[in-house]
Amino acid sequence: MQAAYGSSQVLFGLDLRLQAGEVLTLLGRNGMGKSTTLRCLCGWMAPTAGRIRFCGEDVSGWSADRIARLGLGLVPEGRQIFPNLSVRENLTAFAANRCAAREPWTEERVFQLFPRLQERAANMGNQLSGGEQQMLAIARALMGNPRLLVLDEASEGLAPLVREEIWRCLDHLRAAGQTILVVDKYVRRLIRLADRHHILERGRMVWSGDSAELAAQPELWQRYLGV
Ligand SMILES: Nc1ncnc2c1ncn2[C@@H]1O[C@H](COP(=O)(O)OP(=O)(O)OP(=O)(O)O)[C@@H](O)[C@H]1O
Repeated sequence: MQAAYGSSQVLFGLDLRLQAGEVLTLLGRNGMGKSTTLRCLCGWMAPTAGRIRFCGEDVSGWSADRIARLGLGLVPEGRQIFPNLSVRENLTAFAANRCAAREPWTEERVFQLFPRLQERAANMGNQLSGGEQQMLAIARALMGNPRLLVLDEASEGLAPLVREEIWRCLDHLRAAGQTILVVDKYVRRLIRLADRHHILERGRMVWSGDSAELAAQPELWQRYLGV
C-alpha cells in the first residue's frame, strides 16, 4: 500500500497482515507514517496504490462508516468521546452487534472490564479524567463488537498507573481472542502485550518480527524508536 498527502508521498509499499486473534503493533518515531497507515485502514483516506482487504472484502476506497460496519472499531488518537453526553450515552450511541458475536459486549460487560466507568456512568464525557476518557473510548469501540480493534496512541498523556490499567485491559481482550492493532511507543510493555511488531521509518517498513525477536534486539529500539 502507498499513501500521499497531495503530491507528498508518505507511505511506500507497506505490506501488513493481521490474522484473527493476533495482536500486532506499529512502531516508529513521530512522523514515520503510523497514523497515516491507520487512516488508510479505517477509510479516512484512500491509498494512492495497493489494496486493503478486511474480512475477505477489498475495502480500498470504502468510506470509514462502511468499514466500521464491517467490523473495524477505532480508538482514535485524542479519544474523541462526546463531551456533552454521559458515559452511558457515549456507550449506547455506539452499541451494535454488527458481526453477530456470540457473546456481544453489553454495558454490563464493559463495566466489568472498567469498574471505574460504572461509578461515572451518569457523568458527562467532559467531567472525566484523561484515563477515564481513554477507558470510555475503548469501551465505546467494544460496544460495536469489532472484529478488529485499532488503538492509536491510547496510552498517550496518561500517568503510569493509569497506563498500566489500559495495558491490563488489552491483555484481557487479547486473552479473550480479540484481534488488535496497536500504535504506541512503550516498546517494553508492547513486547509483553503483542504477538508481532512492525517498525516504520519514513513511511517504509524497516523491520518486522515477533516479540521474542524484538526483545532480543534492543539496538533496534534505540535506532528506530529512540528509547
Ligand atoms: N494532514 C496532513 N497533511 C500533510 N502531511 C501530513 C498530514 N498528516 C501527516 N502528514 C505527514 O505525513 C508523514 C507521516 O505522518 P503520520 O502522522 O502518519 O506519522 P506518525 O508516525 O503517526 O507520527 P505521530 O506519532 O507524530 O502521529 C509526516 O511527514 C507528516 O508530516
